[in-house]
Amino acid sequence: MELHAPRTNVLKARRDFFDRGAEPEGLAPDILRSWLRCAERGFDSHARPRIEPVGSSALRDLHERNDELIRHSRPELEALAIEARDTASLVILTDASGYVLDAFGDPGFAGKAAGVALRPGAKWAEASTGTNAIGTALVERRPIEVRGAEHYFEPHRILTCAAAPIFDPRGGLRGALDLSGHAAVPQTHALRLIRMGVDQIERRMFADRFDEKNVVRFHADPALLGTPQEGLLAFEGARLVAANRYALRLLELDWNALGARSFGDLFEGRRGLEDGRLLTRSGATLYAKAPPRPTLVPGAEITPPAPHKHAASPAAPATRAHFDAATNANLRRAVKLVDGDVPILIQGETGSGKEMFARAVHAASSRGDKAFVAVNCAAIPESLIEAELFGYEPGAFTGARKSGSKGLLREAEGGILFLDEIGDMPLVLQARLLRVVQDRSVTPLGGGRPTPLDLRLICATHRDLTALSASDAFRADLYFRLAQFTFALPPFRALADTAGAIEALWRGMAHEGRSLAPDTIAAMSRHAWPGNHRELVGVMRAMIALSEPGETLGPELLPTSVLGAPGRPRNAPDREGDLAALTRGAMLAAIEACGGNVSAASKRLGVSRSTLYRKALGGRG
Ligand SMILES: Nc1ncnc2c1ncn2[C@@H]1O[C@H](COP(=O)(O)OP(=O)(O)OP(=O)(O)O)[C@@H](O)[C@H]1O
Repeated sequence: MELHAPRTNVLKARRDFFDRGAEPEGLAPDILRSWLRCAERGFDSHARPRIEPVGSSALRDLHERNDELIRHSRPELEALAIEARDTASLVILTDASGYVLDAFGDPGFAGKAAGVALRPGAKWAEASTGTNAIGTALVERRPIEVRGAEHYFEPHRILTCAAAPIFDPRGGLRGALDLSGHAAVPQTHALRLIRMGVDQIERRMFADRFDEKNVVRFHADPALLGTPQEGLLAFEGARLVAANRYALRLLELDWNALGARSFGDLFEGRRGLEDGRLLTRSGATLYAKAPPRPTLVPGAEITPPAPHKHAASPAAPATRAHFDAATNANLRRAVKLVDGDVPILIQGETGSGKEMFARAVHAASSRGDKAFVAVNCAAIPESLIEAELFGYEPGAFTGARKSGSKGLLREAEGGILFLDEIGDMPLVLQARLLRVVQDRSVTPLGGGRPTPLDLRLICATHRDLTALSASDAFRADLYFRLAQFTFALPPFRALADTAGAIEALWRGMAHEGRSLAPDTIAAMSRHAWPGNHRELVGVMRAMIALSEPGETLGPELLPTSVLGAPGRPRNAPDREGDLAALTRGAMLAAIEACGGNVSAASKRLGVSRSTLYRKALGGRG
């Protein structure tokens, strides 16, 4: 949960921000980000925004469209209405665009609140109503409290509000629950009550959508099984299709995992289900409640290759994999080869989707319900690769874990090992890997008996391995072992129909009704995308973060590097601009990774907060 530090002097922060154009010190980062977005929209903080509730027939439509949400929220609205009456406040349910669907509570406050249009049919999106708990929680996709003068518009200073977004089990944003009261009345537990309410609503949606026999319930603390804090996962066959936020947190996953992971990727066998324990692939023990009938997970048929079904991360909207026709045909061949135990090599520029391709092969292969272990050979320090890959016996070397380590090769037992950046594998280890591939067994460091291995191998590289092996930087014998069949993924700019690919990628993202204007698509398809799909998806995510659900996104939202100098030919990238876009992408990613905490992100990146505001969020710091 985002717990705000004690509020600093917000009035001083307002003076700094609105009168002096300076970065206000100590303001909660989510409030500051929201003020920056509002300022970017040209909002005048002294204005009274016009909030006209929709008419009764439009409100009826809204109710019909959000019937499932309203139904599941009813018990919470009723319970919180009692709390609201006692604390002179209102409990409010909105849809994902910020339209108030229902409001209950203190009639006295309701009268005043009506003066600021906190009533059914009014829209409290940040894009129209400035910083406010409902709209800002929907944009930030996390719980938030907005007190008094933290509201962007002066007339809203009479309010103190706490709101949390509501996600369905597929990661789709469905609405927000909010408790709003008078700023003069302390609302000490509002955010906690709201979060508890949202837990219950999300739990009810989960129970309603998924048959209990396909659901795994778990927690690290057995006492929390059966409570709203337990992790919930639902599987279709072996494929993970739904989760709650607690499950994602316990397994250190995000919504991208839906559709992309199988039971076997997450847990060891099905052993745990019998004795009430689950062993995660990272070695943690969780306490689980087995589904009533064992129809669930491993061994079930997996159909290719629809990962990321309704994926939408609170922090970062996810993408569904999209391959052009030629790559799709290659995907089908790759599945056959891997199933036939023929190692394949995937080549392609950085960001062209080599890992996405490998994961799709895994999901569609006969090992789709077994582990997919991805190892980035370039990311592991050279001194550690050997131990990481091959494992070690207890006490094999100084600093080794007492219990020894199984090693990543054995982690992939029964499944698929994906060796990314294989061109960066040090020569000495190439010899060991060759032995493993030939002997189909692995001997851990520090002795021990060789253990037979049953795994399929997919390797990838952005380097020219043929040239490397010709220059002796890569062992030719290993090259021929690994690259029995090579697939070259095209760079994005070389696709036959870039506009079509852009539209397909966009359709695969959780964009909540946003659309790309034709000019935007045209500008995007003119760009050379040196970072390939990764860069493109990064730009799309930034555009989603900077806009509101339902908006049509014009080219002005594109980074200047993508808009490019007029007449710049395709395939002739503006390196400086591209670098700026990549920098901004990396900054946004760091902010996401730090849960939206700009200070933490600036520490992690080693740049000042003001640089981060300016470059990543378009602020004026
Ligand atoms: N075919 C695709 N469909 C949808 N998104 C894609 C696709 N390929 C890549 N992406 C996006 O780009 C990101 C990077 O993809 P991936 O890691 O597969 O690239 P890579 O070629 O392995 O990169 P590197 O060489 O840097 O490891 C993904 O997380 C995804 O967001």
